[in-house]
Amino acid sequence: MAEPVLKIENLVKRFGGLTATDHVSMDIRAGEVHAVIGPNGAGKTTLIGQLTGEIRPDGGRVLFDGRDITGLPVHRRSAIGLARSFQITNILADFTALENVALAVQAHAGHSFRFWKPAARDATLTEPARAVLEKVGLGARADIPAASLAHGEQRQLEIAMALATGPRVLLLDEPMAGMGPEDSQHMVAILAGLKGDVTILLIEHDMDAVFALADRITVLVYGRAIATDAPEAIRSNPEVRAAYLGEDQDA
Ligand SMILES: Nc1ncnc2c1ncn2[C@@H]1O[C@H](COP(=O)(O)OP(=O)(O)OP(=O)(O)O)[C@@H](O)[C@H]1O
Repeated sequence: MAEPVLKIENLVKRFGGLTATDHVSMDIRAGEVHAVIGPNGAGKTTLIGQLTGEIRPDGGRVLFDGRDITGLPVHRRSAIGLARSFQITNILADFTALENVALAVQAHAGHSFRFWKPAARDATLTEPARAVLEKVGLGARADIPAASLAHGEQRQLEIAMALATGPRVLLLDEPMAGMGPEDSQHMVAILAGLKGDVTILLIEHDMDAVFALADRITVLVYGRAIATDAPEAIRSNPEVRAAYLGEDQDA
């Protein structure tokens, strides 16, 4: 069995009297799409926040490639290859899709001396940026200002900006949120196309998307990981069905 690229050990996060992450342990294997599902308030966003470094755990550890990164700040995690998908709010509306991705490449490279040269004309930035836009299906939209992209395309651009940093692990917090069925299916196809290139930890309410993409699924309920297994096994797990899947999935 391959070594996990990301290992979560006994993670605990409390908000006052509420234990939002309750001794969660998970192994994310290199190359897999690992989904985390659970009802509203189960602690999915809190968990991802502890992986990106935005939320500091009260206990437990996060290991990336065997290295303890529990205390590492956000930017250092992204520098070592753990990237969170950008949110639409990070997109610069007046800049083209290509410029946005080129700036993400530049920010990751961290060479401030490049600032004198516009990112959009620097081939060392635009070439990788174009390649990433192709990967997410935005190759033909590279020169369109971000503000003029459709909502679904802006979500594709978020993924492109995260991929621009060349991550080994991509953390995706509800990439299908607010999408209609057509855009969701398109996003599933894009994420399926990334399989093998990058390890993906996916938090998503859209169960069709989760079951189409995930190699393994962890189910969180009240902060606890009650099961981690292959999709078929999760679907038929009685505890999971009782806690979650059997219920009306309104989200
Ligand atoms: N900063 C905070 N302060 C206090 N309580 C919080 C805070 N952040 C989250 N919580 C609580 O922790 C629990 C887990 O919340 P979290 O947002 O992680 O769940 P979730 O599974 O992502 O939910 P959803 O599916 O609705 O996004 C909830 O009860 C929430 O109210």
